[in-house]
Amino acid sequence: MATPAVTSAVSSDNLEIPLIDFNAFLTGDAATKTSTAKAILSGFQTSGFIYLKNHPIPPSEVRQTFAESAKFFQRPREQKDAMAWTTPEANRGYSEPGLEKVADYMDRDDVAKAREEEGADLKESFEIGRESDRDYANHWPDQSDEEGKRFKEHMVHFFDQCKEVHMQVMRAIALGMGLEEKWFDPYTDKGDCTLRLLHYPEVKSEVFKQNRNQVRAGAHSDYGSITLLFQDACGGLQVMSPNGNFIDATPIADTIVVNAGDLLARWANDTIKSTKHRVVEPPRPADVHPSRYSIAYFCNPNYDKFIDAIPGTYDGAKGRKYEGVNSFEYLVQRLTATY
Ligand SMILES: O=C(O)CCC(=O)C(=O)O
Ligand SMILES: [Fe+2]
Repeated sequence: MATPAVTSAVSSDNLEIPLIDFNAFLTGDAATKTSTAKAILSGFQTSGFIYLKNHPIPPSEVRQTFAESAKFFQRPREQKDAMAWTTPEANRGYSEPGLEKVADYMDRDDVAKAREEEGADLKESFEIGRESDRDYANHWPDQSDEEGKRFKEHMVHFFDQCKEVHMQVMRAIALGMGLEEKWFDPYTDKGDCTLRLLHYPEVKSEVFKQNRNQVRAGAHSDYGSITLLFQDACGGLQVMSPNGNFIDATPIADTIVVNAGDLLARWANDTIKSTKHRVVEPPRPADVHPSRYSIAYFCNPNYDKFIDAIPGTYDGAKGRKYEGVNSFEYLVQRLTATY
């Protein structure tokens, strides 16, 4: 018998995260395509998270991105500081450990309070935006040396591959909702997204013992439409269950964890969930936990788009829970509260 397109990645405490064979959507016959699309949508409606296997980005590409990322973070601090993150509008560049506090707050005071309780996030990151954006330039390492050139070339290429996956996942959501498959294409074709390389430095297990609330990345939901997350084998990512407990989202090799963000939840009139998640001490006991790397590709609707309830997600004008909002303005407002 053929393996089913949908199995389970996480099933605990009422948190059900499906593991979906994305190839069944991309190349299956009409019936398989539709049933897989429905399973993808259903994952976003119930837990807000899915895992995709057999996705179109080759494992070797993902490995190379991790390798380039590790080399990048090994650069001396002054080189990284020369590429520093500047403004929420640009949202590009290097953030030193402790700078950003991802949290589910709209308000700066609340972010500051979380920073005191959970400790600063134990991570550094590097953000890359659409390279062809005429308003904002990416911050690249020195392009006169080979290593800097290779890094840029690879990241621009990887960005494009993620952009394709974004378009395809949104097509699955459209089909699952009973819309025309390409309904979201005019919202995804620009690729106004952010590729974020993340490094959680080696950390003593003591640190987590001294402060029971210490985390590697604080609880938050993502801001945009969907996030493609590539994680290494360390573990530590947790997703909030419907009962309000954090459950391990254990790494599965060669999969992408995809979660819905706040703007998609709003767009879908809350028929889709943007679920809180965080990164904590890895589950495997150790005196010193090694560095953890992850790669997040934050997908957004094209920045110039007006985001108003998706047809079919509400009954008449009364059922509409939110005002329409411009994609860029919404995202900048959320980023402004975090940094
Ligand atoms: O590093 C991870 O696994 C998660 C990162 C994350 O949730 C984020 O950057 O929004
Ligand atoms: Fe996140």
